[in-house]
Amino acid sequence: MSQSMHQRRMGEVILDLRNISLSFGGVKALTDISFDIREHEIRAIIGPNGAGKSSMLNVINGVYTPQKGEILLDGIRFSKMNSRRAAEMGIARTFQNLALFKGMSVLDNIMTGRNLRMKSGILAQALRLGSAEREEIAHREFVENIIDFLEIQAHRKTPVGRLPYGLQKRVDLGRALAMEPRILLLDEPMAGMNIEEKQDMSRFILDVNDEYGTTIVLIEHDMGVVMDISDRVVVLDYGRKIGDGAPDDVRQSPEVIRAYLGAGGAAPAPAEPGLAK
Ligand SMILES: Nc1ncnc2c1ncn2[C@@H]1O[C@H](COP(=O)(O)OP(=O)(O)OP(=O)(O)O)[C@@H](O)[C@H]1O
Repeated sequence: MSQSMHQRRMGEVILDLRNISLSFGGVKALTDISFDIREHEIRAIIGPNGAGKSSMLNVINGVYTPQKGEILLDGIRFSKMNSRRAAEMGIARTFQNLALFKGMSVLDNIMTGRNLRMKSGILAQALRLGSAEREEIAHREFVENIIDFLEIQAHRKTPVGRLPYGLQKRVDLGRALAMEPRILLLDEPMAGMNIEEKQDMSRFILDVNDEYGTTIVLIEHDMGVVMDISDRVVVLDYGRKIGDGAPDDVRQSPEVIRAYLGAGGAAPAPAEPGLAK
């Protein structure tokens, strides 16, 4: 799919972050940050180490409560979002350091993502009573579809701890998808991956976005990947927003280049042609 086709599908603002400030004691993690997220887009948050990216993600899904600012979801204002409410409103996330159950199978790990959607209680499920049983079957089918989609059928019964890291990250994505999120937050989905695994993960992110229409917000250090798959990019530096726009605009911004060079890292690299939408 071409970039322009993709952008035409981008919808209304669904999440609007206004003047968010967050500090931990004397440390200002975020200072007066405003940006929005549009339906169906892939929105990246980038910046040097310690810039505030993870803090921003944790504000969006209600783990941290900002001291200042507000969050509007579908135009409804929240001064604070808690994790449960965020999940109920369709915000799911994956984790930088995998939080999977290593001894449990791929299938069971992804099933844990369905918990919020299950109506019958644990007891009814354990006793496999009537509607609970039907519900369980429907959920399993849903999970099997995710397993097919992520091409991990061969590993469905394997304990997650025995899988290579790249596949574990894919299971983590599967668990988040099992929540049927409207907005999916990905915390460094490519961290620790080799090039091939990164290309696979990029494809899956683009496919989730295209096929399920899921809005995606991601933090990622690999600039080639970010520039390649994102519709719009927010750049943070020392807790402040220093850039916001299309990948090409952000890449050319002198302030962004300065922040990356100043941090001793490489400036945002050109996109890899092989991954273009
Ligand atoms: N729970 C916390 N308690 C105290 N300080 C924190 C906490 N979380 C983050 N910080 C501080 O807030 C600032 C922003 O950190 P944050 O982890 O959000 O940055 P980041 O851009 O995600 O960094 P990295 O790329 O290294 O993961 C840093 O100075 C960090 O030390």
